[in-house]
Amino acid sequence: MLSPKVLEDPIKCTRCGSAHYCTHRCMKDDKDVHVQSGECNLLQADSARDELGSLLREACLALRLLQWKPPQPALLSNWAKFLDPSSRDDAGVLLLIARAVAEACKGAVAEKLEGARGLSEKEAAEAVCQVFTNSLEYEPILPVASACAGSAAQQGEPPAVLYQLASRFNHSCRANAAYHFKPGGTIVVRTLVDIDADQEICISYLDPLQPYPIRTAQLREKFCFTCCCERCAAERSPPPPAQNGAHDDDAPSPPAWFLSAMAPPGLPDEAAPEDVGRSMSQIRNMLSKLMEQAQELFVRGGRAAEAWAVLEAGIFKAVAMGAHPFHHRCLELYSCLASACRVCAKTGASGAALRRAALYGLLQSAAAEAMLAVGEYGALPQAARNWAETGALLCEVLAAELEQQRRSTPHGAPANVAAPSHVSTGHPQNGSSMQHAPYYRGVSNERPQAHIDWPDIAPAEQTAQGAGHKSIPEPPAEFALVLCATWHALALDTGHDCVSAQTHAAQQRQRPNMPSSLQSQQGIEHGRDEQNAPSSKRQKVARSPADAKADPGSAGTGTAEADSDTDRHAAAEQQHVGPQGLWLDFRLLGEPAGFMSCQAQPSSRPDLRAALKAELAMSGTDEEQLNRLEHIAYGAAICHAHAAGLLQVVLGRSHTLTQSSAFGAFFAPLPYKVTF
Ligand SMILES: C[S@@+](CC[C@H](N)C(=O)[O-])C[C@H]1O[C@@H](n2cnc3c(N)ncnc32)[C@H](O)[C@@H]1O
Repeated sequence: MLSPKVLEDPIKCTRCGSAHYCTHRCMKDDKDVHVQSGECNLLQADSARDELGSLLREACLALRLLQWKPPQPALLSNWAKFLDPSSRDDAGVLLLIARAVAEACKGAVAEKLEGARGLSEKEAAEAVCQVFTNSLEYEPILPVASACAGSAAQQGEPPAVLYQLASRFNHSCRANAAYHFKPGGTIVVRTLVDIDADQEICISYLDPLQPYPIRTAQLREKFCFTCCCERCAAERSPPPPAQNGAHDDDAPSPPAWFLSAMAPPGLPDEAAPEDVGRSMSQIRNMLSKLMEQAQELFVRGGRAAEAWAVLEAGIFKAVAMGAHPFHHRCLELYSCLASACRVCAKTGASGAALRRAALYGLLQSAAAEAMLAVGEYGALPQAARNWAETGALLCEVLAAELEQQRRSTPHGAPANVAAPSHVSTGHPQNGSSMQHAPYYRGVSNERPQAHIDWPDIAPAEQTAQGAGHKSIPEPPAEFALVLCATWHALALDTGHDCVSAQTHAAQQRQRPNMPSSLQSQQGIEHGRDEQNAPSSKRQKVARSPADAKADPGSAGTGTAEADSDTDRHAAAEQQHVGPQGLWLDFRLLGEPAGFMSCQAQPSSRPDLRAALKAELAMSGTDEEQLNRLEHIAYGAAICHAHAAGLLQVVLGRSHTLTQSSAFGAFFAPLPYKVTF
């Protein structure tokens, strides 16, 4: 992804107008390679543009590769495989690129450009295959202050990059190293675990959350090889039958307790494997069709609101039929849904859109977390990215809620109320997808109003998109369970029991293998450590109206009837008050006190409250609204903290994934900072 500066205001090559640079200096440094390689000519040729489209990127990279100085040991090209028309439909396309590359070189020779050299089509084809075999997409995992497009990157397309050394790392689906890009495009490769002398260091070329068949297909299609890593070897041989028979042949294996909690509701526990298989393949087909619809509606058609409605209804149905919420196709759909919801929110649909986007972000994060929980440390970079994006989405939810509160007050926001000194709002300095998230950073006494990009939220009924979403069905209870599982996973390492949960699913389908913290037959359970739990853990449990509505079976009206904190707590315990976790749209209200305890920074809670109160000064916010905001803010802070902890491992500041690396982020210098 290009930095905002490059995207918004690129400096363009004066000859071709297509190569974008961040600075004039950068353009000057690149001029020789850009021109002498023939790239500048290629980018001026309309015919090449028409013929190659987005593949111009690869053609340019091949031209640059041919200019590498000093000449490097040849990169692997896999050209015989790539150009085999009997096994690859796109072999002809590669030849087309090769021809364009050869033509561009010829043009450079004709112009007598220094360093230009003619090239046969075969040589050009080999260079093109080297690009496909060895290039990476420049997608910074970290916020970057500035990044140079470096060359002829097309706007909107992530540049492809080749490195003399880093391009030689082999792939593993259980990678023991991860890479990230620094501003300007420097690549940094870090180990994720201790590595023995002579042990091979591998990175991952793909999303490790995908199941074996999908990974295999992607590697074959994109890189032309069959992976021989240990994880693929293990997953290639048939796995032992799942305890209850309910396993999907192309899904990663989640822990047994999770599977048993998620068994398709329509199937008896002792269902025959054929029945399970049939049911699963129906679900798979259904999810595939939904993905096609997503592509059509949202990716190609840009119809975000329709995509939201169709996909959400479809995915709820699939989950109700027994689809595992972490099914890889579900994950793809969450990603699409999160984007669609975010677009709806930006274009004026209700605030529910943003909350939904955050929910889908959470589900994706939960999936990555589940992979870590079963020891797939290769999922670390993906988990870090997911949590960071989820935290950013929650910041947007919070910003939207705050703004809505302000607008709904008779006087609007009071002009003379200053934010507390440790709170400021502004953009993170980055070029990632977080660029629109309002940020709270402890850096300034000033609120940089000009930089605030509050989402423009209008009441649902005022907008076309919103109108279509008046009756979004309640998500299935399994979703809430997944989120509770997420929080559980987050707290696993802490030595404190996490606040536990009660959901309809947990209530209705108790499974013997479920961990006690998720069984929660008695509603809120406090763990073995209760005596020592911090007092915040005994604070009142607030219930949202949505909670009360959605969970009428749970006795009483929760906090409304309790007089004091102690009474409320006792009442909550007795009355099986609903699920804990993050309060988003539906029955996910919670008291993240368990997480607070592991951050060991008790003062930040009152700080957060005070900060929110100051933000909302005089806006007539009642205690319950404040609770709601606080929970969202907490969610964002926890997600950011978690992401920052994971990133510490990815970035090599911490060696292994421990409690302190996962949660110590509140203390450590962060690559970005969220302080409430
Ligand atoms: C970027 S190159 C890696 C460096 C390459 N091995 C070399 O010697 O230059 C990627 C190519 O290495 C091979 N490769 C990498 N990881 C592999 C794996 N896990 N299993 C099989 N082949 C792999 C494939 O041919 C792939 O297209």
